[in-house]
Amino acid sequence: MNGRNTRDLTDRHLYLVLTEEYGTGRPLMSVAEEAIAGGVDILQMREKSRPRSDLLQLGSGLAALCRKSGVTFIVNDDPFLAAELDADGVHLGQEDLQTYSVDTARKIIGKDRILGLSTHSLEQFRRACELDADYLAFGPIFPTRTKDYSIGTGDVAEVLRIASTPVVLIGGVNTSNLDLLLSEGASSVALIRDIMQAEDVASRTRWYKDRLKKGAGRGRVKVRVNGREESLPDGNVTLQELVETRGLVPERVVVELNLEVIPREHWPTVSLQAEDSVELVSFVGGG
Ligand SMILES: Cc1ncc(COP(=O)(O)OP(=O)(O)O)c(N)n1
Ligand SMILES: Cc1ncsc1CCOP(=O)(O)O
Ligand SMILES: [Mg+2]
Repeated sequence: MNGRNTRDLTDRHLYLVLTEEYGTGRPLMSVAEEAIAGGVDILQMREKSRPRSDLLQLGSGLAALCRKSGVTFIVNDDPFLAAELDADGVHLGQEDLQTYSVDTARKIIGKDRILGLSTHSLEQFRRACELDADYLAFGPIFPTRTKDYSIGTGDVAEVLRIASTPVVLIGGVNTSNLDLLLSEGASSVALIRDIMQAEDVASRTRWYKDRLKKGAGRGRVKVRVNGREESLPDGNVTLQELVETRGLVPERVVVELNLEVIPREHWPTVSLQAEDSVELVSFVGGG
């Protein structure tokens, strides 16, 4: 129990969810070392199909590495494993809660360890605020290959407003959409691929760390989307991001900006400005 990180995650903003399956074939320990060199704050071991003996071996290596580096170490899904590894905490999703209620998980990990929960809607988030959790993850915000749906950024500002614990945004976060989250007021994100698949994990991690430190505070502009006035971050939202954050399938959408149809190949480079009017016309696939 010596030297465990505290349950207070207020100053921990960058969270890497280590999942070997989504990496580039490098051992997780090496990825973890590089992420730590780049300044990651929290590491999670999320290995779904390894035998327990492997998890114990990998987990004790990661736990020791994190401990000596002052990085918070979280185990996914299994509070018993978290306790056995003397990890800093456990992360449970909505399905995991059917196996371990928050109260049960808390009894297993004890009062000094972190308990993090996944939430996927504003309603679920509201309910989770009543539970004994140390942080709440909200997502998947953007499309991600890990989950078969995404919820967009529409509720992020409200979630951050009502939160009583740190909030970690997860799902499809990348270097192009991070500013969008920051401008909604986000201060913490969790990622798998955009760090694990980076050619240089330490530099990519450092990029996120610096950007998170600079933080929110950009201005917002009013634009009309399908006739409805919305407030979006100034100069940060591209047409590509707008389409993705609405959960639309790009191949089935026509985008009109100020009455002009914008070809799909230009969406990533066209940013919305004040007073812009966008029409997103979605077609249902035919057979
Ligand atoms: C930080 C963080 N947020 C969300 C999750 C997802 O947990 P869950 O919904 O249980 O899905 P799996 O990761 O277990 O497939 C997470 N692991 N970490
Ligand atoms: C585990 C998890 N839970 C919600 S989204 C997600 C995956 C995040 O991975 P990526 O950053 O690669 O989209
Ligand atoms: Mg889970």
